Amino acid sequence: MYELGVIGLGHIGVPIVNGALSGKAVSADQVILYGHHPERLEPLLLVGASAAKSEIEVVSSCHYLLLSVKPQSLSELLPKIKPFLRPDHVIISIAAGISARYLKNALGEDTKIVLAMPNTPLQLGFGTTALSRIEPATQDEFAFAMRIFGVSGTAEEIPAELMNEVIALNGSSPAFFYRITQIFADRASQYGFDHETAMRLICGSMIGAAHMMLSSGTSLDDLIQAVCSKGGTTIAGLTAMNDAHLDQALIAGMEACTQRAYELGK
Ligand SMILES: NC(=O)C1=CN([C@@H]2O[C@H](COP(=O)(O)OP(=O)(O)OC[C@H]3O[C@@H](n4cnc5c(N)ncnc54)[C@H](O)[C@@H]3O)[C@@H](O)[C@H]2O)C=CC1
Ligand SMILES: O=C(O)[C@@H]1CCC=N1
Repeated sequence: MYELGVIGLGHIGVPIVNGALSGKAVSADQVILYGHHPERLEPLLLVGASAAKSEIEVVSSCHYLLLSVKPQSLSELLPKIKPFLRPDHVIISIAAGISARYLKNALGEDTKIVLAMPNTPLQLGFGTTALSRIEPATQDEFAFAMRIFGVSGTAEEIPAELMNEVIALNGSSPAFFYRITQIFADRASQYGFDHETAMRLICGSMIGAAHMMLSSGTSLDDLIQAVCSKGGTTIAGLTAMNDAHLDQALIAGMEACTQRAYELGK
């Protein structure tokens, strides 16, 4: 019996397993994998994980089952695995929009579930994952799931009712931040900066600002004020951004992200 089984090894599945192995949340000989692209499994097999020949083989031989397929693939996958589930299985689902209710309707009322929303920076050890324990999964089982993600960054427990809303905060937000950076970097190259220099300056400022927000003990308002010299450049920039409805653009993005999660879960 393997401790962790994984079905679906794509953009996020592979880094989750990589991180869990290098962070020693689970040992490679305790991991069994099934994906549609065998070449993606190769590096994981080289360090000692096992490959299954089918979804059923994974389910039949693991305790924790990480489902990292697209939400749209679950309607086909869940009925396939249901007959092979045991009462001790713990399903860890990272599918955006897929609620515990959806999973219990498909797999049975007593299914132990952990919902998780990770993000891709976990591939560099800087992930942030939001998790929620669903009864009857136990605290120990939840702690195992927290470790799987937590060794690749940080892991936060959140209420299950906020799993869709959290996607805009951590799951999708790396792409939002990449897009904002892209806008800054494109303008910087028009000013004449080479791309690498601009990226170091912009990203370094983002990292610094993030540290200030998390660790300085200063409120967001006060941090903003400390940068805004009276009559200076920052207030001119912020005023123009506000006049261009920055808040509306970002809130519309968050709302559309959340709305899509609810649609995926129908
Ligand atoms: N990409 C991201 O940043 C994040 C993704 N997620 C969630 O993670 C899940 C996976 O997303 P991605 O990795 O981006 O998608 P992806 O499309 O890169 O990977 C999914 C993989 O699952 C495979 N697959 C589908 N059905 C399968 C089956 N029956 N057996 C074995 N393999 C199967 C596909 O061939 C594909 O390789 C989604 O549910 C998504 O909502 C959550 C947080 C962040
Ligand atoms: O775009 C998506 O649907 C997934 C969920 C969060 C990040 N990627």
